[in-house]
Amino acid sequence: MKTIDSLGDLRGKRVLVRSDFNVPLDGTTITDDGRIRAALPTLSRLADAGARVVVTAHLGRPKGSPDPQYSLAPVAARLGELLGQDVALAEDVTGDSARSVVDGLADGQVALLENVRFDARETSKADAEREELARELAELADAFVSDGFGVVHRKQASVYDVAALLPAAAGDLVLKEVESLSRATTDPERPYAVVLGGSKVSDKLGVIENLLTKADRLLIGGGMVFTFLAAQGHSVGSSLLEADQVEAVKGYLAQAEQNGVEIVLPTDIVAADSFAADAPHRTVPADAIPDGTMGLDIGPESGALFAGKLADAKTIAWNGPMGVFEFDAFAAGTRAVAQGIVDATAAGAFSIVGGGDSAAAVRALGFDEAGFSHISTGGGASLELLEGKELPGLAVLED
Ligand SMILES: Nc1ncnc2c1ncn2[C@@H]1O[C@H](COP(=O)(O)OP(=O)(O)O)[C@@H](O)[C@H]1O
Ligand SMILES: O=C(OP(=O)(O)O)[C@H](O)COP(=O)(O)O
Repeated sequence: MKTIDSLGDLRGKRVLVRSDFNVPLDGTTITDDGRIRAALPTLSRLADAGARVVVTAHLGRPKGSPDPQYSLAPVAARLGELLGQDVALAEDVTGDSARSVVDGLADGQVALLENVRFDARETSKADAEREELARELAELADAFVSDGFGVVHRKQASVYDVAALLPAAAGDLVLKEVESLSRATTDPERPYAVVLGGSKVSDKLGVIENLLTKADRLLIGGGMVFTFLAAQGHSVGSSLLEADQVEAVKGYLAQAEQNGVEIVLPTDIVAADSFAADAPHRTVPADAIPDGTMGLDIGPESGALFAGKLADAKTIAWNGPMGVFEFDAFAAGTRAVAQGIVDATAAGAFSIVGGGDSAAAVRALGFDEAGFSHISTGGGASLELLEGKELPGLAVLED
């Protein structure tokens, strides 16, 4: 991939950087700033080189128009603290405010454009719409650096289309991620175990088909579980369920058996009366989730089962918390899996934890990051790399 060095002397040049600042928020408080910290090497390097740095990023999944709860204002403030300079936030993506903020930049200064997903063209399926936004973004800059690893699997205007319009390069985070993950993509040491959880179920069920040709064991937890339990004919109460994926999951289960891949499902579930930190809850067998309750964590028996399935693994990839770890009552499954991975890593396994929330969970639960071989800022992106897909946001940066 092209590197920042290939862009030549950047003093006085406007450099558009795509970062992934999709951080967890509690109101306007950032609860984990890992993704902002991960962006600092590239941003500092560009600023130190005298570039005028214009950062574009998304936060959450707003519906294609401005929505204050998804404003990047908290990110601009935190980024400013970490960089040791004020970071101006444009009020729009490519409008008057963006142009005036960019025009006001001095060499070495960093500014942030408002949430790029406030513009519906960013995520449009229509090439012409995305390209139009990409042209507007490109007008704000002389070069483009792609450094939002967590979003390089998205064919979106600020990730994919803009790279064709400006001299473009991969940032240091993207290079580091691809290099670290390559150890699991090229000839992983076996047994190779993949742990999947989280809440982006429809996005991530799709990776399973390819993983069934790569991994030896698939451990399923988090919001993923219920589509599997439904595929086995069990009722899942009001748990997260992708009803239209149940047939596909039946196919995965059959394929796994054919390929000799072990799919490990939880045997017990912590079922709650509602989605709340203090919701009444109890541990139930996974095949007997009572109507009117929702599974918010894997149970203790499953935590031990999963840790056991990780103990002898030599390569481990984990994306997606095992439960709603943000609430103490539903964090035990995620803790058990994290501990299992730390123990396996100490015994010689190569381990990758990927995803904004998974990485945040590891830190929030007090684990030392050094206990894992690589903590990736991308969940979906790292999974798609591991399944062997070509990622649009990386393909456009190829030399
Ligand atoms: N059983 C569950 N029901 C609902 N949400 C869940 C469940 N298990 C995990 N989650 C949620 O999944 C979210 C993270 O999912 P995801 O975005 O897919 O992970 P990552 O950001 O690590 O890629 C967390 O906020 C967590 O609360
Ligand atoms: O949080 C992200 O991905 P992840 O949850 O898979 O780690 C990225 O910012 C991508 O966000 P998106 O899945 O809304 O495109």
